[in-house]
Amino acid sequence: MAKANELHHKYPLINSYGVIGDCHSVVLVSPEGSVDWGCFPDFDSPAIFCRLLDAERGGFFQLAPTDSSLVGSQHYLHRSNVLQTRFASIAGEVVLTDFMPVETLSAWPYRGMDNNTCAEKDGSCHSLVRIVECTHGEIACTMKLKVTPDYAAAPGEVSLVPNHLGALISSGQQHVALAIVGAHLLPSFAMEVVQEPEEWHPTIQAQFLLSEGERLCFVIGIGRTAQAARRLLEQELPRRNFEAELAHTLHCWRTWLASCARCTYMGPYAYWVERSALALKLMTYAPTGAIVAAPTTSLPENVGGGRNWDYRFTWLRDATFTLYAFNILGFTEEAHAFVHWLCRLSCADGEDLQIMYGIRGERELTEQQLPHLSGYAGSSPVRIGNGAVQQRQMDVFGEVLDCIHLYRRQGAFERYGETLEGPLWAMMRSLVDHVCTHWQEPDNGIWEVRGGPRHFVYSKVMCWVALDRGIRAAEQLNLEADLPRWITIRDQIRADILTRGYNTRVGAFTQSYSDTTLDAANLLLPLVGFIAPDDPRMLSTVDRIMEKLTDKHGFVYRYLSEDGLPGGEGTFTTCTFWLIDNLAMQGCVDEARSLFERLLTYASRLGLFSEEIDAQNGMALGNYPQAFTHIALINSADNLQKAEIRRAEYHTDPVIAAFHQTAKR
Ligand SMILES: OC[C@H]1O[C@H](O[C@H]2O[C@H](CO)[C@@H](O)[C@H](O)[C@H]2O)[C@H](O)[C@@H](O)[C@@H]1O
Repeated sequence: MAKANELHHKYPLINSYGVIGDCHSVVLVSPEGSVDWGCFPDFDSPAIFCRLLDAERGGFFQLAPTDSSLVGSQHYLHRSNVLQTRFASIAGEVVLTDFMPVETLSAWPYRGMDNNTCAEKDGSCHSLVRIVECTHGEIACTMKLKVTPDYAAAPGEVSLVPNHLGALISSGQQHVALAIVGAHLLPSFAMEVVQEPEEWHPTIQAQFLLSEGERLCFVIGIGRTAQAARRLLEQELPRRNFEAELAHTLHCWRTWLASCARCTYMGPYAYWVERSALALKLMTYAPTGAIVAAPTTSLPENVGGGRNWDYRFTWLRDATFTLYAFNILGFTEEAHAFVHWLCRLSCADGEDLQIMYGIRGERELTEQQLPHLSGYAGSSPVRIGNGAVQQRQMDVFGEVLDCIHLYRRQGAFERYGETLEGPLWAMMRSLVDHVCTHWQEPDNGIWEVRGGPRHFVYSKVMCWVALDRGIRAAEQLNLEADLPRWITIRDQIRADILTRGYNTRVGAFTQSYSDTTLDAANLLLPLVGFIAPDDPRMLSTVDRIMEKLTDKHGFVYRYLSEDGLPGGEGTFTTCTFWLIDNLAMQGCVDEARSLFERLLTYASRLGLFSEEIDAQNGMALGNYPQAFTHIALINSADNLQKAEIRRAEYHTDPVIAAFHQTAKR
């Protein structure tokens, strides 16, 4: 127990981190001013900062008062992903401003899949900027930088550049420049390289005293070669105006937020919705339009356990769900970019479609373990790549077709002067045809279980969605399709699910056919239009889930059945939001709102969520921040608002009230 406590002490809580990014990658910043996770220049580049996954060996970049008892408090600058950490004591106050500069937040949909972030010919690009400023008094500060290339597997060679200009850290593949702007003006500034005997990587340490009004700017840049990093440090970075870049970056985030076409969400949770939208935008990959499920790997679903996965890829499911959320808020550019990404995937037909891809459309995402990293609070193995890429998950067909359906309904084709006819319709048709041929086969399901294929109910429902959306497009746009066959199969699937997917003894739609276990994925059935929210079968499914699949707070587990993996996990926050949606759609608005507000108290101070919540101690679990959760938050805020409006109409409009009374009878 003592050992476990000691271990936990070395690892900040997962959701204590602030997150900043530039739509190419992100870094996680602790309230102690330490960047403990960072992959450069892209989400899927090898991490150079990974103290989050190994407190001893992993790299970090800390800027904070030398007195380590001063813990910072973090907030985002208004309507942005620019983070400030404030350290205050009787002696004074320093404010650390962290951001990754962006030139634009408009998606770039027409670039090739082989594109990456390297803007310059020599591969130098993208930076992390940290400005530390004393706002009053006087405070001694320390900077510690330990760069650990290739997830701390490669050694790094450090050299300091004279006149406190900065430092260079080079390894085989990754070359890092640290530029320090303003150090020559501070007489107290001193920098050295410290090599502890038991450490593999040296640490660069700088000490300086900041008085009121003084500031220093530290910038990390990446080059593809050592020469590129040197050029960055000696020529490019010193010439840049980081104050102006901060102002521009703030402007970009705020303009992006203001750009949503309809901004339909005006309810009481606007702050949460806005933060979720900003978090989702951080997960988009500007060069190709891809969207990652989360920007981290191996944050555990159970501290000390082995359910640790790499989420820095594009799942068709997670990405299309992200677009639903953006659609609710009226953002369309991201959908435009993603639909183009989809069209550029090298996929001949449905057989060829994978459930997930790399951010540039890569098909190979081989799962490997990194045994040299001990994992977050001892949660090993640390994994990179993801074996789920090989799985068959039939729901993705429904999700992709529903995404294109929504895109069409949004008027996006007209807005961008495009049409569904042609290659996109050919792809949709081949996906629908694939579902027609394969819907009766078992798969691994939405949760990517590793216990072998089954007839998952949610997968069958999404096969129904695939056909339904295909039929609607063909009928409404008069497109070429084998409509009689599609309609017959759609109705066959529905009948099959209602007969074999609903267990009358249990009183619920179950996880799979001939099964008695519950699955929170079935909360999506009314949300995708498969069944009415007040259908008795759905009402009883929701009741069973509330009785048997929740913890003491009413938060929902995905399932509690065997899944082929050892160990357990926390409640799955997305599923709790889906329960809120169901309650709201059933008209149980007060219950839905109270669950929603209880769940919000488990967000980080910055309004961010990871994937799961530990049922025992309320700690955040899993990768962070997770797109799935923020998507679901936006949907639930919207569903609650709609439910409130319906209820108000019901109470104030006698005609509607009379209609509801008649319908109930
Ligand atoms: O539960 C085991 C599986 O966990 C991960 O999958 C989960 O994350 C995906 C990305 O957000 C999501 O699409 C999926 O629905 C979740 O179950 C992991 O990626 C899998 O490899 C693992 O088998």
